[in-house]
This record gives sequence, C-alpha cells and structure tokens, in this order.
Amino acid sequence: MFVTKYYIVASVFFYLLALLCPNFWLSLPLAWIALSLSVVSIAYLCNFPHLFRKKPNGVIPNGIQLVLAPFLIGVHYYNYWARHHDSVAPIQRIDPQLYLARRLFSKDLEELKAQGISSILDMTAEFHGLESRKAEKDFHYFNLPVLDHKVPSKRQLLKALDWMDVQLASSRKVVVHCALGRGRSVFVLAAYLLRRYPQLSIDEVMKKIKNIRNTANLNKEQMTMLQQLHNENALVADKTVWMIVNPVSGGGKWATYKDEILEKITAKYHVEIRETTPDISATQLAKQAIQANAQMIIAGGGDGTVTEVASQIIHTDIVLGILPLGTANALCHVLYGIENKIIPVETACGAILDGEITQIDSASCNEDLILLVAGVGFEQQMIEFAEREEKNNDGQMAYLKGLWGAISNNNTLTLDLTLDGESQKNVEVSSLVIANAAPFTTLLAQGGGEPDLQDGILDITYLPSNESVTGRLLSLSELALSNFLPTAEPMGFVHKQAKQVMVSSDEVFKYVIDGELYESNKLTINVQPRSLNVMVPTWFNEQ
Ligand SMILES: Nc1ncnc2c1ncn2[C@@H]1O[C@H](COP(=O)(O)OP(=O)(O)OP(=O)(O)O)[C@@H](O)[C@H]1O
Repeated sequence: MFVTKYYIVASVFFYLLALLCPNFWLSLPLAWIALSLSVVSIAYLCNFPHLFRKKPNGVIPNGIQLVLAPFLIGVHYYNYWARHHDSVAPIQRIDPQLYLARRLFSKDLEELKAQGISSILDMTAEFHGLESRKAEKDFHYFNLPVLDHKVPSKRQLLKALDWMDVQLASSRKVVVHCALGRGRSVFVLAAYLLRRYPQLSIDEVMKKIKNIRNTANLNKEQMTMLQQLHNENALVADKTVWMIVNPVSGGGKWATYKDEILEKITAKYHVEIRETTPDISATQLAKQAIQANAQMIIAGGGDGTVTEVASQIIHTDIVLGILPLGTANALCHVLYGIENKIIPVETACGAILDGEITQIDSASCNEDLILLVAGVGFEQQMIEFAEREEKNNDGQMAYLKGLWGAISNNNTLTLDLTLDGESQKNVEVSSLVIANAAPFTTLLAQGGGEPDLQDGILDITYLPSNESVTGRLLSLSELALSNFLPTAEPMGFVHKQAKQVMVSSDEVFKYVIDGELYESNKLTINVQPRSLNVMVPTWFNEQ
C-alpha cells in the first residue's frame, strides 16, 4: 500500500543519510527520524494502531511521543497545512444526530456546544483525542484507534457502532472525527448509516455524505471492507431490544448504573432506551415497543414498572428482561436468587445476556396484571405508607416501617371470599394476600411456603383479625417460621390454594397489586399459567 511503502522508503533513506553523514551529532537526529519512521512502517505493515498506546481518555503517553516525535511532528505539520487548505467546514452535520469533523481543538468546543453535540468518536491513533481537560469533563468520548488510510477490525468497528447506538438512544448528538474528516471518520459514519438505514446502498450512503462533505473519500481497502460487511449483513445489530426504565425507581438507581448497564447490554443488542415520566407510563412505552417489533423488552425499575411492561406482553412471544432498579424488586429475588441481593446489576445483565427464556405464571385481577401479589389489609397499608418519598429516604426500611404501622393500627376488614367458585365465606381479616410469586421476604404471602410461580395455582394467605398487637405479631412470626418449621395446624393464619379467587365487600376497599395502589369493592383474580416469557439465569430451568 502507498503509505506503507512511502514510510519504508523514507525510513531507509534516513538510515542511509545517518550512516553516510560524516558528523556524528548530525547523524543522531537523522537516525532518530529513521527509527520513528521504521517503527511506524512496521505498525502499518501489521495494521497495529496500538503502537501509539493511546489511552481511553485520548492521551498518548510521553514516552511514545518522545520516541515517535519526528513522525508525530511531521504529521502534525502536514495536517496543519492540509487544514488551512481545506475547502469544507471543520464540523458538518450529515444526519440529524450525526456530524463529521476533522481533528477537534479547544477552539471547536464552543461550536460543538452550540450544535448540541455531546459525544465524540475519535478515529485517530496518532493524535491526542481531547485537546483540553474541559472536553474530558463535558463530553462522552470514545476512541477507536485506526492508522491513517487503514481500517479497524470488524470487532472494533462493531464496538464503535454499538457505542454510537447508545449515544443516539440517549438522545445525544455524535461527532465522528479523524485527522481531516475525509477517510477513517467517513468510513465509520458510512458503516453507521448503513446500520441505521439498512434500506440504503453503499453508493447512496456515500452520496449522502459527499453531498455535504465533498472531501469525503474512501480508499480501496476501506471500500472493500464496507462492501464485505454490508453484504454479510454484519453491520446490523443482533436484535432490537427496548429498554423501558423508570428513572425515579429506587431513589434514582438508573442514573448510578446506566453506563455500566448500557456497556454490557449494547455489547450484544441494539438497544432503544425510553424513560418513563410522570405523564408517560411504562405501559404506554411498552405499547410503542410492540409496535416497533421489539423481540425483547427490558424493564428497569421496581416491581410496579416491571408489571406494567409485562401487562402488555403476556400471551405473546416477546421476552421480558428485568433490571432490578427499584426499592425491593421481589420478582427478581424469586427469578435471580440470592445473588440479586448482592450484585443485582451484574446478575440481571448476566440473565439477560447469557440466560435462558422461561415461562412463568401471571394472574389477572379485574383488568390488571399480577406478577407477584395482590393484597389487602397489612400489605396495602404497608405499601401506602412507603410512598415515593419514604422509599427515597429509607429504602427498604420504608416497607418495614409501613408494616409496623399497619400492625399497630389493626384496621380489620370484613370480606366475602370465594375460591374456585365454591361457596362464599365471610372472613374478618387483618391481612389477605393472593400470591402468584413471592420471595420469602414477602412474609404475608408465605402461608404455604414460597409460592411456585410455575405451578398454575395461586396461594392465598390471610390473617384472621386479632384484638391484640401481640397476637398479630405472633401470627406474623408463625408465618415467618412456616417456611422452616411447618406445623400441621397453623393457629395464626390460614393458607389455601386456588386457580380463581373472588373477594368482595359492601364497601369500597383499598388493595395493592405488585406495589401499586388501587380501590374497588370486588376483585376477581384468575391465574394465567405460563403466560409470560422471561429471561432467567440458566440454573433456574435446572431446579
Ligand atoms: N419519571 C417519573 N417520575 C415520577 N414517577 C414516576 C416516573 N416514572 C414512573 N413513575 C411512577 O413510579 C411508580 C412505579 O415505581 P416502581 O415500582 O418502578 O419503583 P419503586 O417504587 O422505586 O420500586 P419498588 O416497587 O421495588 O418499591 C409508578 O407509580 C409510576 O407512575
């Protein structure tokens, strides 16, 4: 290739000059130039851009700069000259969120900000990435080091495209730059446009770029690789996955874990991210995802958000992935096991990326979906106490405080209970929980031990009303111990199983489904066996 030959010839020339030079002190700089050119030639021969050892923050170490100084000074001045004779603007918008540029300097930062650009993809190996410390603070930066006139490996290219996916999905504008914004950056931008608009041909994409930046030009090697990847359909991300996230769940856990999660998930999937707002619910966003043909929807938030998303995809082939970003996330506790408590994000990403699909039961309660439990009495009072602010301040302690408040108050409810259509029973209860799934920590649902979320049956646990606080506490203790020391005849609670449960009262009563509050005077609850596809760790299907 032309550049490689040029560097080899130039290095041989300088070695000869150094050898033939009669003055030792003059031969030294000549040998230095020859050395740096020969090292760069080898890097070109092996396509090894890591020679420059550019760090993820775009900095080239001083030692490398010293050894390669003759080469770096040469390209610096060549670029300086070429920039001053450039016929196009330094930064140009190619697509609504995508820009092409030559190397960026401190003086460009104001324009980047004015254009609303917050992400920089740097394709150079030989120049510092961010020319100012300010840029490091204010911009999302990614370096894909590529030698001038060369191409990256397929793996590296796809990594850069995935990074761009994340930026765009997060509504950020991205500028892709190389030294002059003619070759390497054009190559990556063209690859990205082919991913984003698969209906376009390479010619159409190049035309779109050249219409705006007429200096854009791909050499034969770059064009061949683009053609090959396009023909193999390799530029398109694996699967479209929607991620619906409640940014206020768990006191704002999304903000803390966002980068870590996206880095993991985008390594495998093309992700469309949507955040809920007080006006746009997870239910609405899940409907959009279905319309957009999503094959998997990852729900990030607490159980409320997960249930909203699940309500839209039960009885479909769409798979649910769950990111436990809420306060309690009882469903993840059941699906991911104890690891969910220790390393929740890693465990969830592991299940989503390397796990298996399983089908779990759900239940309908009037018009709404239950994944975990529907409850009245203690469960409802506990959730009502643990409103957003309490959860933000106290985390899971808010639920414990709520439970203690409910136990002390003893608001008894008189309900008619019908199981599987059999004769109605009038019960006076402090707590009634109908469970599809519940980890052992959901104490009020443990009448029959941990409910099985794949058995097609609902577990009903109620605590008959008890006049004294001590009595109510004893009932709870008996429930807590029932998992470990089952007794033939529990005294403080009643446990039943059924496929259909009807609860009614003369008055309107409050109830909760998976942590969300509702009101009615009649509930009809039906189990829906194996109605939801969920990603789980592989051990889940083996147990
Ligand atoms: N952007 C938002 N701002 C305020 N509230 C929101 C927003 N998005 C969703 N919500 C509300 O958040 C509630 C669901 O919260 P979710 O269950 O996901 O989290 P959590 O309450 O922190 O967790 P957990 O259920 O584990 O306690 C719903 O009532 C929904 O209306």
